[in-house]
Amino acid sequence: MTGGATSRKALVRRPSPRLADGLVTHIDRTPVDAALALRQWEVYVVALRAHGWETIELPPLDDCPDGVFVEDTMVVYKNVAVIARPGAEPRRAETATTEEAVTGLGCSLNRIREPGTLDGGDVLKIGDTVYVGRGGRTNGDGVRQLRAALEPLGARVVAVPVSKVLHLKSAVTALPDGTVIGYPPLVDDPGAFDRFLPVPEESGAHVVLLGGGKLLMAASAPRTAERFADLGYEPVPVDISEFEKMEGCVTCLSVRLRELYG
Ligand SMILES: NC(=O)NCCC[C@H](N)C(=O)O
Repeated sequence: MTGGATSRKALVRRPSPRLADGLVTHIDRTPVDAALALRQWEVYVVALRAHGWETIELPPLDDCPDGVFVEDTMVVYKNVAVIARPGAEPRRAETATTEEAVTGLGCSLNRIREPGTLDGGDVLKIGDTVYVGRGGRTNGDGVRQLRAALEPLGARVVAVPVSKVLHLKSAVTALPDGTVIGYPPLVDDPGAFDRFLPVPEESGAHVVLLGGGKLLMAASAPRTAERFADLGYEPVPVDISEFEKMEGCVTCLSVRLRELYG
């Protein structure tokens, strides 16, 4: 181990052929094209690689329709991976392979335990501030356990309400300068964040920070992409229509690991 080197690894999992059987909560179910989903996922993975991320593919879970939304299975802060306990019972089978993978990468492990529930999609890290959405998938005990796991490492864990969308990061993510972005009709409390910038499209609220000011975003938010370009960022659009039909967004298709020591 040579301490100090920052790695850029991203965990991904290819979509199940049964993607269409996944959960939908806040939107109407519409037909999903599993073959198109696979092609969109491949383009997403290529975009990560093209911007300097080493992608690590977790074992496929064809019997877990929502397994592609790998972000929900863990939270990584510094060198610690907190294995989630998904709020939706059918998704709990997804965490075992995630745990194996992060153990192999040298992370220290912690986990959310019963009666706590927590989905990784409810956790937004901005520097050492960790916002956690208390909503449909993450309960108060999950918040308490996350706080107990991360505060000794230097994090400030801030619980915020989530009632209008599936996960906190379905409502808000953050630009590289820490400004929280969100589509106002879907954000419970914009005042919970130090700086909040409204965006004009729902999926415009979701960005993956690729580094160097590049923002991986859904192609379905062109007006927001223009605004971000106007702020000096470089949007990298990907079409994820089939995942959006299952309430997914760009963030939930990968877990980015930035602070592992290799
Ligand atoms: N972090 C995320 O936004 N994950 C999306 C999960 C979608 C999946 N259909 C679910 O309901 O769990």
